[in-house]
Amino acid sequence: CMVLKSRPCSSTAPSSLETLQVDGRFSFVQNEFAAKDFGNQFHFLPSAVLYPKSVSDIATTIRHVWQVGPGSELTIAARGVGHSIKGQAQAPQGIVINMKSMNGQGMRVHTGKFPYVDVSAGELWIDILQECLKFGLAPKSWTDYLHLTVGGTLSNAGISGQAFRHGPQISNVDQLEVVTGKGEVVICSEEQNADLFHGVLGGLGQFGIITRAKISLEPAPKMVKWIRVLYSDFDTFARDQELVISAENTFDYVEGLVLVNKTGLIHNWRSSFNPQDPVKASRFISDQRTLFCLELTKNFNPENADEIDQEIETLLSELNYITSTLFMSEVPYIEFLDRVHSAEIKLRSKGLWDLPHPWLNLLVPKSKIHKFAEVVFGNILRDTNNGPVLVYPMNKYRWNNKTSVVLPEEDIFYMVAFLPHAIPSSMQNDGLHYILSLNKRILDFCKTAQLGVKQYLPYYTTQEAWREHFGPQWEVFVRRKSAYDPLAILAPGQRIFHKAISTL
Ligand SMILES: Cc1cc2nc3c(=O)[nH]c(=O)nc-3n(C[C@H](O)[C@H](O)[C@H](O)COP(=O)(O)OP(=O)(O)OC[C@H]3O[C@@H](n4cnc5c(N)ncnc54)[C@H](O)[C@@H]3O)c2cc1C
Ligand SMILES: Cc1ccn(-c2ncnc3[nH]cnc23)c1
Repeated sequence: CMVLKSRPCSSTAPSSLETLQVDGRFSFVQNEFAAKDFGNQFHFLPSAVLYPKSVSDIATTIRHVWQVGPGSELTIAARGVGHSIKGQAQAPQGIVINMKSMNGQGMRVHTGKFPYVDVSAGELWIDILQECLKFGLAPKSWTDYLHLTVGGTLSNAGISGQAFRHGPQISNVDQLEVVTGKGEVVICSEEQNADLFHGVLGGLGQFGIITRAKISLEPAPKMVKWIRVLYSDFDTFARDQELVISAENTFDYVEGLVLVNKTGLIHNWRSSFNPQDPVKASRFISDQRTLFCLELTKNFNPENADEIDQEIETLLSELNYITSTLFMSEVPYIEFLDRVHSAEIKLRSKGLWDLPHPWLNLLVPKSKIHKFAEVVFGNILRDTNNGPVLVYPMNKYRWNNKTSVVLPEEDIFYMVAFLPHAIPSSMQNDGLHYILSLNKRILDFCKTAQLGVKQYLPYYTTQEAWREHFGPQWEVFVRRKSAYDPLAILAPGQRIFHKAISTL
């Protein structure tokens, strides 16, 4: 198959951009925001930022780069809100397209038998939720944090505790409007231009820029029972998680947290969760132990509040958590879904948000999760505590295997998300260098032990490593790149078909 050569990024953008007619505008100065992302580790300045006001602005710009041809080495990156970790939304010396600039062109909620919302790809999921709730509707599948854009999460997958039942966000898309790397505006779906549709979903921005999306909706619950229980034994914890995601009648959200020597955990929880047995809970000693927290929710409406408690009691009776550690609260649906934003506000107030975030997100096959837990939680991470560690299983049959996402080969696989923040100057175990070395130890262990682990929000620096990541899907990925972005103009920050400036 044809493999595109790694395309160096341009050192100078042709000044012709300044004369290019667009409805929006180009900015050639003060574009530092576009060289920053949530990971705070890579800072590649673009030569220009496009603030588009129409799809044709994006098509015109891509066609301009296309016409200038391969000699320009000019690249283009769509940017949602830059919540990537390793520069994936950056375009070194290229053009960054600020997708939020397209917002305000109307979110249209379509009610009826198969409701959906038609949105610009730069919209934030929190804004989509607020609009849909006006109609008593909501998207079915989420991310833990809603201040992310549709285009950004659909270019990855969009995963949270609802994915075991509804699949990731990319399993809940009815239609996309995409501008390809040749400047063609294409409407695609399962029925129309399906190859481009499947390629773009989880396609890491490689095949086209998503400009609009139709997202499937369901009736929105008003309230959520938010439950947390603790385990001291990982195998019991994992068995219960797998029981819950396999049952017909079950919870609506399943996630898990690894709590490594969390001091005062129960005390912290009291501020927002009510222990169902306060006396026993106060006696529970969490310090110096690695505990596993199963986090569940059950949606309900005030009119069926009475039976929901009984239903939850029945479901919980199947589980083997530490009895005294049942904590429950009830909150409005939007408060639960926007929970990480609440954490953001607290972290920002402590100056702990705008820091380097050396995150590592892994998808681990069910048959290997115990070995993984034993070595990673029991050994590699034993003395660290730099941020949340999430663990939860998903059902592969809820994912469409024609999309570009790379998954482990088993029917059930776990999301394991290491979400630390790093103290920039520190050389201790909270410093960036130390945490990156931990991530490398985890990845080296996975490779040596041949666990069949795949990265989510993947980051590799060589095409050989990308080829190994995609495995048998590499051929389709390259075919789609040649078909939809043959000059390899798009999303250079993913470094699949590009080398970033610093490595030239
Ligand atoms: C606090 C926090 C919590 C998170 N929680 C979750 C979670 O629970 N589950 C989960 O799945 N993810 C989670 N993420 C990761 C998130 O999905 C990624 O950061 C993703 O990149 C979305 O961010 P963004 O909208 O800023 O996109 P960006 O980071 O701006 O872009 C991401 C990639 O997609 C490309 N891109 C962006 N917009 C478009 C478009 N319209 N068309 C084509 N390509 C485009 C970019 O070029 C880039 O390569 C979290 C991130 C943060 C910061
Ligand atoms: C930066 C930050 C602070 C808290 N978080 C999170 N907490 C819990 N679940 C999450 N999922 C993604 N980010 C998460 C992320």
